Amino acid sequence: MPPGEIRLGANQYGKAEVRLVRVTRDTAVHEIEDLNVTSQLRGDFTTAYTEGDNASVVATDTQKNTVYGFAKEHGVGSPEAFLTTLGRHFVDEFAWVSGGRWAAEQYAWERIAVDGQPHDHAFVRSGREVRTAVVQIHGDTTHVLAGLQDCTVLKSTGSEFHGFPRDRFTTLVETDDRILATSITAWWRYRPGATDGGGTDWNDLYAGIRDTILATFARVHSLALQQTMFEAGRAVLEAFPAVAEMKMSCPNKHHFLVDLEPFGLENPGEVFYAADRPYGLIEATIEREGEPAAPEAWATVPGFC
Ligand SMILES: O=c1[nH]c(=O)c2[nH]c(=O)[nH]c2[nH]1
Repeated sequence: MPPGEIRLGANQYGKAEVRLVRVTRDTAVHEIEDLNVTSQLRGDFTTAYTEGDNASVVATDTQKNTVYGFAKEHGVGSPEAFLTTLGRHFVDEFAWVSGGRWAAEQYAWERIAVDGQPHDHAFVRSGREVRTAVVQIHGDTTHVLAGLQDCTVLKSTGSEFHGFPRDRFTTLVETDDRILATSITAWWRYRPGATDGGGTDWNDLYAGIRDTILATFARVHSLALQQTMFEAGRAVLEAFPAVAEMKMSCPNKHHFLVDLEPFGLENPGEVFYAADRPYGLIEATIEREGEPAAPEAWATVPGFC
């Protein structure tokens, strides 16, 4: 191709945000799984862009229907397993599909308690926290990323911040007792191969990793949000050998002590103003020495360093 000629670069396409609610009703005690699924294919689709030739374009409508068909035939089970089955289907069925990206958010529902008993088929959405997963297939390699977002946590003490450099623009007062609050977005990458074989209990892994992150937030006496985040990542990597690395993005949701002196009142850490912006934004990758990096696994997870 002569220099300067216009050509097609990287591309992917599919159906975004397929809202899927799967009810399992084998018994009177129903189960629900509530997901938002995105399917995107990569491969040899050049002529669709350059010539309008759709001979190889697996319609985005077909991709959406496959999500619903597979939910009926295979169930969901876990977002990681469902996305892997979906992705492998497209790669195995269509010779020109070499890979793609399959992503899901999962929303949690709890049973409503009636007279102290969990109801069989009535549910209440639990919290704003969202479970996330991305499966990326590149030929023979399958990368599984999992995570959570909008997981808002707060500790009312056990957090300090001091020892930072001061210049003429520094007004922040050092503190040995403050509120630490954040909304955790975390992604972790499972080691390729560590979770193969179909026997992986993705739901157990997710629950264990989530618990570890939250317990670390609670347990660690924080000297900075940075330190708390690193300790959460360290705890996950130490407890879960299947995890290759973890990325976190955490806004520091500042809570400022209100000055009550004009009203003749003391305020020993009791009344705060919860500011919504600006906020500190701390992002980090916590990784294992010697673990091969996988930049292609992260290529379509935006907003992380
Ligand atoms: O935990 C914190 N990390 C910072 O980097 C920072 N900067 C700041 O003003 N407050 C805080 N708190």
